[in-house]
Amino acid sequence: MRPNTMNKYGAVLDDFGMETMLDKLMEDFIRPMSKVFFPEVGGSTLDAHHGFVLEYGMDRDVDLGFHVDDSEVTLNVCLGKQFSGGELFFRGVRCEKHVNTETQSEEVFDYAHLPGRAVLHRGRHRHGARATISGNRINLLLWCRSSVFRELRKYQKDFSSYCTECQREKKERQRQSVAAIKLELLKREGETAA
Ligand SMILES: O=C(O)CCC(=O)C(=O)O
Ligand SMILES: [Fe+2]
Repeated sequence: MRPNTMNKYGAVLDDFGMETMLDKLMEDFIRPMSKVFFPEVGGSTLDAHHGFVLEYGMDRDVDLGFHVDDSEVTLNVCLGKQFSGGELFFRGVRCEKHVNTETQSEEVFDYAHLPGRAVLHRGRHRHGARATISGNRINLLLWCRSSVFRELRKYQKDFSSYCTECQREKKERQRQSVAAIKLELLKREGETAA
């Protein structure tokens, strides 16, 4: 089975009897951290996962296109070995409706993964991986999900707690209504003075 819909080279770890170990990793390590850092995307209620390894290189998958994960929180561990290239690029957190909207300059974040290091990010944080230029890059991914968050999301209309485009739109609406109130007050003042 392919590890995800985007990569060809890799393996699903749950198929190799690692499900219990990964459950423990999520419960003892990822959930407590996500509770603190990502409470707005169900970080404290993570209860399912999809774990896999990926392998990049000239004779493997070369790069990975811009995407969001089917997860609330993703753990990405660089297992090595020796490689150049393969940097991760992040471009802002988005809800489903805004997933294809423009990136703001402050959202540009590039990260060069090092063997033995791990990155924990929201699944809705748009990202991709640049081409691995030489060697082989091997990564462990754990997509962590929250069934409570997914159920609540069906009834939610405002995603400004995590989507930066929703936040921008909300601020713009507030700015416009303040401007409209100011104009109205100025008009009234003018009428009273006349
Ligand atoms: O290649 C990487 O490090 C990123 C992998 C990734 O984003 C994913 O599998 O969802
Ligand atoms: Fe991803």
